Amino acid sequence: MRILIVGAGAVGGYFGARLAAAGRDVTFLVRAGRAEQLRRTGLIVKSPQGDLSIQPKLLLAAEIVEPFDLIVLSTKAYSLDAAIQDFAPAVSPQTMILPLLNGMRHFDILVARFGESAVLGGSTRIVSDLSPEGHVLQFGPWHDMVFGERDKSVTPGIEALGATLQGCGFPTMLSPDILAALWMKWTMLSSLAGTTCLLRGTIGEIEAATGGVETVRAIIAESAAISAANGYPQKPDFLEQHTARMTEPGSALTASMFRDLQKGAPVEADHILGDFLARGRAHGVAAPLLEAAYVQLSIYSASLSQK
Ligand SMILES: NC(=O)C1=CN([C@@H]2O[C@H](COP(=O)(O)OP(=O)(O)OC[C@H]3O[C@@H](n4cnc5c(N)ncnc54)[C@H](OP(=O)(O)O)[C@@H]3O)[C@@H](O)[C@H]2O)C=CC1
Ligand SMILES: CC(C)(CO)C(=O)C(=O)O
Repeated sequence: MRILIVGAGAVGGYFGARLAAAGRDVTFLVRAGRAEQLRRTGLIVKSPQGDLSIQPKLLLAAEIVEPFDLIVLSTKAYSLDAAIQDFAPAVSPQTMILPLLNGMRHFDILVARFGESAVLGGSTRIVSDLSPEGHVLQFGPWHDMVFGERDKSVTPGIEALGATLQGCGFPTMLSPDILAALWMKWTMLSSLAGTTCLLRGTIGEIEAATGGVETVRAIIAESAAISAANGYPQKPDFLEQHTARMTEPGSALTASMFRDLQKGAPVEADHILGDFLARGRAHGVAAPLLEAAYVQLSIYSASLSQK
């Protein structure tokens, strides 16, 4: 299976490097700046699951001459439209597109461009970042990937994908209901991103503050209500585990959106929180704390665009 990873950042760089190191046929679609950096340093991953250093196969958009079997999409949501223009020449009627972006709105955009059957569902739990030198830094135990056909069918393509991803040093799961898995991830992420961006701290810092735990619990309840109103009630054991993680004393856990905020970088607020809230509002669900997080992030994004 010829694999094109679109974006060699914190997520694409991590999984692409693991796949390449396990002998899979991986090429990264990159832009000029990242290409220059990767040619100079190689692709270096620092991870508690084992460090890696590979010489990645790189392509610029203008160099695409033939389609790939699998396209793994790992740009930020705000880069999606431009990325679609760039990788479109790599898509044939047989190509599978596996987006790993957080949120759900990208499915409408990808389906409108490439058709229902080309677009798989996919998601990852990982805490990773790029260092100033462009190394991928992965933290903590999470580095898993879940995927599936959005209509729950088990096609030869999805089975081939499962076989290709297996044995590459990270846990994978072919989900029987990928939309449910995506809603679970979105509920988890919206509450983590909403909490850390609104309260401006790590989970440990928030837990230690007076009223922190109560605020976390209220934000989780808002997120769960939005998911339930959209037909995806979250299981009590997931909510219990998630609440325990979100209130763990001393925890350094943050959302990638909070880390972007701290760096003064663009954030995926519209794609992740704005869309989540809109889907709650459509069902009459009030979520004042998540709304406050989103308003604050919108003001931040507007201030960035004026710079
Ligand atoms: N980081 C994390 O912990 C997690 C992130 N996610 C989600 O994964 C997605 C990706 O996030 P993340 O990896 O952190 O983001 P990064 O910013 O680290 O990586 C995105 C990469 O996409 C590249 N890119 C953008 N446009 C193009 C293009 N047209 N062609 C080629 N490359 C392009 C950027 O390259 P350039 O250098 O050229 O800008 C950048 O390296 C997001 O939706 C995020 O929410 C999900 C789980 C965890
Ligand atoms: C919730 C988490 C950490 C899990 O992957 C994530 O997706 C993010 O921070 O963007």
